[in-house]
Amino acid sequence: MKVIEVQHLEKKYGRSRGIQDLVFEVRTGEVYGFLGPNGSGKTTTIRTLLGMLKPTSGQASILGLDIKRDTVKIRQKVGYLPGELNLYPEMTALEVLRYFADLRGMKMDKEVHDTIERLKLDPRKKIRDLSKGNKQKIGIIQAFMHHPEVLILDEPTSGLDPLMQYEFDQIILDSKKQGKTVLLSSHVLAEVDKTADRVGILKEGRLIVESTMQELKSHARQQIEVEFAAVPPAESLSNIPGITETQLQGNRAIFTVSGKMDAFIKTLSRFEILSLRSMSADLESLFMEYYREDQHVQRV
Ligand SMILES: Nc1ncnc2c1ncn2[C@@H]1O[C@H](COP(=O)(O)OP(=O)(O)OP(=O)(O)O)[C@@H](O)[C@H]1O
Repeated sequence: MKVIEVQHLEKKYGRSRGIQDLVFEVRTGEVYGFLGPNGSGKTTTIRTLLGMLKPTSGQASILGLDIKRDTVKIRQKVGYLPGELNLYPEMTALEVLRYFADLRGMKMDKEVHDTIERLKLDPRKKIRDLSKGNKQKIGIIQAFMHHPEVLILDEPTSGLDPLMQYEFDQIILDSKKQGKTVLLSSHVLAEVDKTADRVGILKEGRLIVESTMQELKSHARQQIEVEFAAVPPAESLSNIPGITETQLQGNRAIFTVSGKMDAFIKTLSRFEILSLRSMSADLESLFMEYYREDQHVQRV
């Protein structure tokens, strides 16, 4: 089922573009990575979906509710983390969270306290004494607080350290297990790498690529270091489909693989191999290529 459905959505700020002809959907239980560089239109899309901005044209719905008509119901059902969170500086973290709970007519339950602990937030500290990352944790906790079916999170991990990014990923993966649907925006692919099922890449207000994470990774360049038992003849390692570069030094070689591994593995199987080490896929450079190139929507 389509939980978020966006049809030809457009938002103009006067004459300047915000988003143009945006079409995508997020299905039940899916984590959708909404990616794009600064100014590409992620926040505009999210704010339009939540009824904070009026679309210039097009339509969208969340859980079958119309974004223009049913804003109040949508806000009740969605957990939202804004890109910029304005909190009262003199309140403590706990007071702010209680305030969010009050707004929703609920008490802070055990799960909220567990998340406070999980994210290592000191609830007694005043907002004005909290770092950007710690303030961000409050935003994350309040978004999940009322156990929404749908989460729309605008740059949720900005300011979080790697340990907290890991905890955040676990929270998202737990939500996915519970069948929740998540739209997660980021300008860094690595931030959605562990959690997203699919990604959409925005550039200058338009969706230029939509892909499953798996498919995207299969396009990313990967480096594989191989140690052969004997020096292999260079010509037998040239022109292997999928290999874009080979650096051979003695009995060691570093292959840059792009796309399918099949031909490469079959070629290697003709040799005696002492060791093989795979270096992580260079997703970020793939992402940069998409940003740089002028492309029309690709759905892979
Ligand atoms: N209030 C506004 N008035 C005029 N133009 C705006 C306004 N808000 C955004 N824009 C423009 O709309 C485009 C999309 O901006 P948006 O903030 O949605 O991008 P973003 O992908 O969320 O970027 P960031 O990662 O920097 O938050 C940009 O060109 C921006 O300058």
